[in-house]
Amino acid sequence: MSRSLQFFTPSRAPYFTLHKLPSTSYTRFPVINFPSKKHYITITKSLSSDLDAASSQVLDSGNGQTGVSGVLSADNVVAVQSHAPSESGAAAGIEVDAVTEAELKENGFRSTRRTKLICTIGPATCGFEQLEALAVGGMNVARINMCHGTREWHQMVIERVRRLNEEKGFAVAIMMDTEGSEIHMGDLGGAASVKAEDGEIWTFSVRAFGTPRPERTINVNYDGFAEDVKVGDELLVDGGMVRFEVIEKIGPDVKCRCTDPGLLLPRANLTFWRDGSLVRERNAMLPTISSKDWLDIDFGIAEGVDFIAISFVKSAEVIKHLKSYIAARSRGSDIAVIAKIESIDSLKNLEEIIQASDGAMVARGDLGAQIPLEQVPSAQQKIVQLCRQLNKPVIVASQLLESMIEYPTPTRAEVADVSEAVRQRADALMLSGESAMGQYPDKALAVLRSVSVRIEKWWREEKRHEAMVLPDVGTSFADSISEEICNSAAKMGKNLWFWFYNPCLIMCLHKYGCVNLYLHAYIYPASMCHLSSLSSLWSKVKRAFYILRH
Ligand SMILES: Nc1ncnc2c1ncn2[C@@H]1O[C@H](COP(=O)(O)OP(=O)(O)O)[C@@H](O)[C@H]1O
Ligand SMILES: C=C(OP(=O)(O)O)C(=O)O
Ligand SMILES: [K+]
Ligand SMILES: [Mg+2]
Repeated sequence: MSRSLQFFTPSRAPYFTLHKLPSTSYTRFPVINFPSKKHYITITKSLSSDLDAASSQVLDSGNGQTGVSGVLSADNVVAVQSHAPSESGAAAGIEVDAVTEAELKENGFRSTRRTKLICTIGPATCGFEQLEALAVGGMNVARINMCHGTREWHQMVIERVRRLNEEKGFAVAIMMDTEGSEIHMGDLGGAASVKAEDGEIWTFSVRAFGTPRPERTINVNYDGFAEDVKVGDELLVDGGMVRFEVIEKIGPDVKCRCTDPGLLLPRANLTFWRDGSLVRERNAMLPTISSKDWLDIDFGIAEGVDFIAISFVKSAEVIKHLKSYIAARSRGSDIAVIAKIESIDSLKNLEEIIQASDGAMVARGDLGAQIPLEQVPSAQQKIVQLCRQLNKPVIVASQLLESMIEYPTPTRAEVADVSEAVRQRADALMLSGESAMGQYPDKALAVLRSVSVRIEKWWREEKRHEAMVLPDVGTSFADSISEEICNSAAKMGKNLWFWFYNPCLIMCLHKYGCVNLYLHAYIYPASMCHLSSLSSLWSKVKRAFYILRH
């Protein structure tokens, strides 16, 4: 099963991301000790890849003549190449141990970009060629949002992604995102969008309207809607993209006046506010996983998706319940459960929710509709930090490049937002409308990729990463010793050459049983095992850990 977000657990070896990169030019590094003479690893520099001069080398494969010849999967995917030493290479290079193909395979090593990229698949990207273009562009995870489309449609997308992986050697994971018990509008009778003008009177109703849908009517999916709203309430569509004021209630119908005009999109999210506060009332009593969600989850399990993201999580219980449900339904399955943090309730129970989950998503779209917008950045920072401390992958989602739904270039503010998420060391960034129904999905992905690579490099070179405050995890004396060593090793890696040595240290520690949660959380839960090779440091450190362990 493909998996692209990184999960480091003591029992599971690191697993890294695959993707396809056209190669263009080479830099050579001399390599020692493999098998018995000097070898060189060729580092491929690629134009449209995560590579730039130092930050993102990928080992290129298969000159087919000497030494290691393995191509790991598809033709122009990365692999290992070994050469006889050359004068110039030996003079200019850094000494590292050669990496075997088997080691690379074990780590699924492809790219050094540590920030993983998730694309929501929609009408703009569901074709096989479109999916392939995204995979080439660096998509690590394809997300299907069960809020939209039919199960048959989603199944078709899954089948295409799988085919892409099998036939072309990618390893794009699949994330299924549940609809959840949110209040949202109906699907506008097939229209892509409808404009609501200032001052217009619209009817929101739990009644299902026939086709053609009467003008200025909106179906609402929540039965208690008309009872819960009051005259004077504000009705926000998509967190405020369009705003209405409730002026009258007539049975199941709620008449509203448009106060902020804008485009209504099918199935857009609805929230209502009273005296400046979000009204939750009976909606808050709805189950996190609706009966439709359970059917979708059965579908996801049957399809063997890699991740199930749960919308509007309120507590850890629902996550635990789902995890045992998945375990009972699919023995040996490693479907990971991602908690979407997008409600006030989820913020209240943040730590226990994250602890119970395999990862979290900062779902800023709905979060921004539930808490004041100016509080979203600090909430994001807190969630990302907590996830790192608890060693859980974290995704930052929604509106990263919103303007690119319509325009081929992002705003400077969007680039700054993406940079900040990378700087916070979020494990993954997610595109929503930009890739699902935007006009420039490939360009949006390219922006995420280039900004991620650039910011990662910048922070690495400047050694700007602040030390993380982590809880003690060792319970026994032996664990505490490991923990102290891990700490020191991590510190050493940071002080010496963060970018290169840390991954080597992780591998040493991992191999010799000294890896614990602490170290993983300290360094890179998101995977950045550079070169996958074992540096000359390896032999020294390995001896230390060998002694310690035996
Ligand atoms: N499977 C799909 N079929 C049709 N449209 C989709 C699909 N997935 C996403 N979209 C479109 O892309 C937009 C952005 O996707 P997303 O952020 O996942 O959903 P939402 O806007 O409901 O939170 C949606 O509002 C919808 O217009
Ligand atoms: C990612 C989110 O969830 P969805 O797109 O499913 O509403 C969000 O609300 O930001
Ligand atoms: K959803
Ligand atoms: Mg949401």
